Amino acid sequence: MALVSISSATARLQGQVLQPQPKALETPLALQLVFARRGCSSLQQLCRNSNGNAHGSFKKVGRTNVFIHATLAGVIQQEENKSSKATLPCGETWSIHKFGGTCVGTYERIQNVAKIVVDDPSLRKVVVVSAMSKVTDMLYSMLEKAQSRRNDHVDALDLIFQKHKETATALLGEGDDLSKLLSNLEEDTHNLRAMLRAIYIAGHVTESFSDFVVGHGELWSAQMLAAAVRKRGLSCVWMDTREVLVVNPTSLNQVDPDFEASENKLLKWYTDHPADTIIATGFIASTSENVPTTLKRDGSDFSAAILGALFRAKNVTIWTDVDGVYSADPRKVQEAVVLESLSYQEAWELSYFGANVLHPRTTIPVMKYDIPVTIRNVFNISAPGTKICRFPATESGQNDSLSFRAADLLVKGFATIDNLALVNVEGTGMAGVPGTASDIFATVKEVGANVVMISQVASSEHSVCFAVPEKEVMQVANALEKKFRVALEVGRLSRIEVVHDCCVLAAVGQRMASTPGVSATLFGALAKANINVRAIAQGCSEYNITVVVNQEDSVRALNAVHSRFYLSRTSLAVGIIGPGLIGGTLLEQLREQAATLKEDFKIDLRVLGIMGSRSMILNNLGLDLSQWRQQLAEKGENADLERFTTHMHSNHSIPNTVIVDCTANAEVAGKYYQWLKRGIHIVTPNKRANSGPLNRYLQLRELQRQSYTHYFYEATVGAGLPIISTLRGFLETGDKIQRIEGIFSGTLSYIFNNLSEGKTFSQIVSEAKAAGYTEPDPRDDLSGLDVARKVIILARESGLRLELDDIRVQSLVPEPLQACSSADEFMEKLSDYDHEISTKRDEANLAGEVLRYVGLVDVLGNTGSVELRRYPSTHPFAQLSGSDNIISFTTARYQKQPLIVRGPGAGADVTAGGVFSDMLRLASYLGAPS
Ligand SMILES: NC(=O)C1=CN([C@@H]2O[C@H](COP(=O)(O)OP(=O)(O)OC[C@H]3O[C@@H](n4cnc5c(N)ncnc54)[C@H](O)[C@@H]3O)[C@@H](O)[C@H]2O)C=CC1
Ligand SMILES: N[C@@H](CC=O)C(=O)O
Ligand code: NA
Repeated sequence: MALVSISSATARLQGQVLQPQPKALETPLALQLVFARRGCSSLQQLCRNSNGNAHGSFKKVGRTNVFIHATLAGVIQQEENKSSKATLPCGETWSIHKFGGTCVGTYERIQNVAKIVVDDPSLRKVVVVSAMSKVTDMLYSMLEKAQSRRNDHVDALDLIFQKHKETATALLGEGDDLSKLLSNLEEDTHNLRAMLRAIYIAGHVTESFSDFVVGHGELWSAQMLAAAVRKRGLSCVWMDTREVLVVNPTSLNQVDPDFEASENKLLKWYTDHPADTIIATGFIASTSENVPTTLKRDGSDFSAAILGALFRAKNVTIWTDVDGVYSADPRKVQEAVVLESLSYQEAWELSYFGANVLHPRTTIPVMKYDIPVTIRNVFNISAPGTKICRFPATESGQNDSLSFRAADLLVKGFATIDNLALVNVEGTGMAGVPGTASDIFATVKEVGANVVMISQVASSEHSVCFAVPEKEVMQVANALEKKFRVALEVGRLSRIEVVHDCCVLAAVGQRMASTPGVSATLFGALAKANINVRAIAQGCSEYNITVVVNQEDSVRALNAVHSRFYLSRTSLAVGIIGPGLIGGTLLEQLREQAATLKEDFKIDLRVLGIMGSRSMILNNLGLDLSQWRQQLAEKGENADLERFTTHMHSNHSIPNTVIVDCTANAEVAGKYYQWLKRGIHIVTPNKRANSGPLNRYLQLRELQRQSYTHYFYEATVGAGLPIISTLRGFLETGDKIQRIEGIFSGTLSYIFNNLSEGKTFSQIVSEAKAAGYTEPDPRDDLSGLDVARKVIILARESGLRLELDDIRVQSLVPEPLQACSSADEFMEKLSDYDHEISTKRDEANLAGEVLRYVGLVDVLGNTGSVELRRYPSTHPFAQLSGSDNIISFTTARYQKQPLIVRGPGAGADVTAGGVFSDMLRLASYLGAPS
């Protein structure tokens, strides 16, 4: 089977297939010049167009070269004879500049342009200029008024006249140039007035009249710029390009340049106006019958490209108001960068997908001579701009015009086309039935809809899927239903489905589609951002990969792929709930580490929201982490969990979102399921979700395992100590857990480590609270509830199906204090019961033992418990200090000697550090370098 590929961008140009361009290194220079002069793009075409002696066949490859050279020698000779008569200085001495309307919008801007022209050190230059900004629109609107027989067309003309008169006067002050210019302006205006009067009377304007009138904007701006350049001391002439450029209309409201006729006219014009600096009008030209016309949309760029080809220029610079072509729309992707270079084909593709690059037809004339086009910013001339030229042609690593760095980048840019709908035509009857696809697209053409992309399941031919603008889709669907009514009735087609609210995302880059790994990375970046891909199309051209995603994901998808390819950076939008001790410390750690993470580890963490129990602050770009406390206090809005979630979810510029729950709150934990479902990742030290009702825990874990969304909670047990990850490691590697035993409470560890003769129980509880070890309500620690939660979390991780109530817990809260209404009241009254604990301690001491509050998960016995126990003073549990936790894992592999993890198990720094490290683990799962 043969693969037939028509370069989509080329085909789009004129609805016809062009021959491939001769490659620079394959075709001798003399031959290229012949191609160019004869308007040919291939040897075959040249032979067909040339005189009799160039006819021949190219069948035998071995002899072909000799034959072609022999038969074409005559042609080349003719060309050389012809060019020896030419008076146009050639040989790559010309630079072409093109300045758009905004570049010459005021007299100051025209002065700026004149300076750029004078400063260009090129030996010879042609400067193509558009009308002053808004002038072309004003001229069209004036015509419309005249045609509609509105008297105010006269005022409109006066306004345009006045604008140019004032600009010229401000620009030139006085002198012959100004007098000449004003006299031309007056004469033109006088003539226009007469023409408008005729249009007014007729109530109609023909296309050639209209083209003649609207071209005046360029005539005047070119004359003004020429005068401004002369005023700066550089001699120059201005060119009315209607005298030079000859174009023929095509069927698609476009025009094709007639290079041969234009070249002849140019040679004549240049004989009459020999000059090294020429200021030429953009946009306008003449037909072969000498009737004024325009080059239609993007006309001035096209003028510059055609003149570039006619002058065989060494370069063309398109001056505009942006620094160059961006890797993505900078309004949507904050980190979009200006591209150093693009191949002509890449520029075509990007412009098709809506990027503001050169229109494809503009590049055709310059491509023929390999003339590079640079897009530069007239308001920032220090920016080098983007160079559009031929892609490196050799396999050997030599490249002809792009830098290595640029060539190395397989994916150059990303763009989207928004507000599309997908049409999916499905049915087993489509398999092997020739013509179904052509019937479908003939029907689409009949309703005049614009097919943006097509994707066919080629192996089975069971479906054809294509995207059209949302506003055209119902018409398309109705027409298809009608056309395929019978096929649908008899079941040859099963359905015609419309998927609304889609957009197309294209990744553009030469050869990227044929490079292993590029598509995988693209789809991986989308999957990790939880973006569903609805359809895929990859052109044979290998210049782009196109995917269809939901419209609501458009900007997020753009950012996801852009950051993955362009910056190889993982960006995470972070929302923090509960900026108390742990949350606040985490924010501090994030602030200190953000720059290093970004620079050295390619991880960009942006805090877009902070919510406390009363107020919250939200931001789309990233909060200033040195100011958050003040902002929360002074500018915070009322806390609202729903709004907070929506804000985090609807952030479009950062592809991945994580909510970090630093509360001890059950209501917040109750939202995790919803968040995971919406693709929001979760990191938390809050034990509530995993120690709550068993079925909810199981649902949560199930959902998380099925999706690409992550849920990390290392800090729920042993704070920053690697407890959950150690346990996971056993399970994943096939070890069998038998028993987990240890001191899981930093608070209670601290209390019993410090319960010496000199200090009372209640004093030490207060110290633990002040040190940040306790739960927000210390009764949760003393009652054993906090340890019970950790026990249940570990039990469930180990596979036990237990509820919190199944854990036997020995509480240390004195019976009478269990009814206290607040934590403060509890702390106040606790000292009354100090003697109960000191008695127990003394009894243990007498026996050479210590008190330790321990938790136990007995996996084999399917139970869990929390109790106060006595251990010999030589036991490892007796050797702890501070808030140390110690956890011993007995497993099939660690049976004789359990694996022990020990270290501080509570406190702000270590806990926040544990949460932070979960966030980085998440970033790593999302693709950050490990
Ligand atoms: N302190 C420690 O050493 C460790 C704490 N943890 C856990 O970390 C979490 C936080 O503990 P701390 O920072 O010590 O407590 P904290 O009381 O200092 O901070 C909790 C914060 O959450 C806020 N909050 C409560 N309900 C909220 C709601 N519905 N919406 C928004 N904000 C709400 C509170 O206003 C407070 O600012 C708890 O779940 C705790 O179990 C885990 C391991 C160690
Ligand atoms: N209050 C807890 C904090 C960690 O989970 C403790 O004391 O261990
Ligand atoms: Na931990």
